[in-house]
Amino acid sequence: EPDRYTPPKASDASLYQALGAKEGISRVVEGLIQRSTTNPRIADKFKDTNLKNLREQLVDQICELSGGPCRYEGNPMRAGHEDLNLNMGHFNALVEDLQQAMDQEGVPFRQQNRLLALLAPMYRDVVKAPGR
Ligand code: HEM
Repeated sequence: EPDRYTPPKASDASLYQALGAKEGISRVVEGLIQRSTTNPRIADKFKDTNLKNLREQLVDQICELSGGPCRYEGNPMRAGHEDLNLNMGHFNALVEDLQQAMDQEGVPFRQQNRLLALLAPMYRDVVKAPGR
């Protein structure tokens, strides 16, 4: 059996429902992309990005992580971010953009934190450790 990238998963669909299912997640991702691509701390990282693809991949990933009926089939996190040279400041900026996007959609604070807890372990794949 070959290795397959397996992110930590929500144990039920309650987070998926709290995010507003596929529709709500699509709106959160739209807000995240709008904010990130205009946020002076990170906007330049997205200048060569196919935003339509990014939107689709992020919706699938968040849908799957939150316990919804989707499967993420994009690149593994490390390969997808390696060339971007991301540091902790970039990561924090994106998380703040995500929090604002969830605020705007009325996602309750506790549910926001559940999603952030599922994303946090990806830090080590996304941010470039010195010397790696
Ligand atoms: C937990 C944190 C993060 C998650 C879950 C995440 C998720 C993703 C996903 C699912 C993709 C699509 C991969 C594909 O196309 O196959 C992607 C690509 C991308 N991400 Fe992230 N990301 C994170 C952090 C960041 C940060 C901090 C930045 C920059 C500030 C960033 C910038 C980008 C860019 C520019 C792309 C497109 C790369 C390309 O066009 O090849 N990401 N990310």
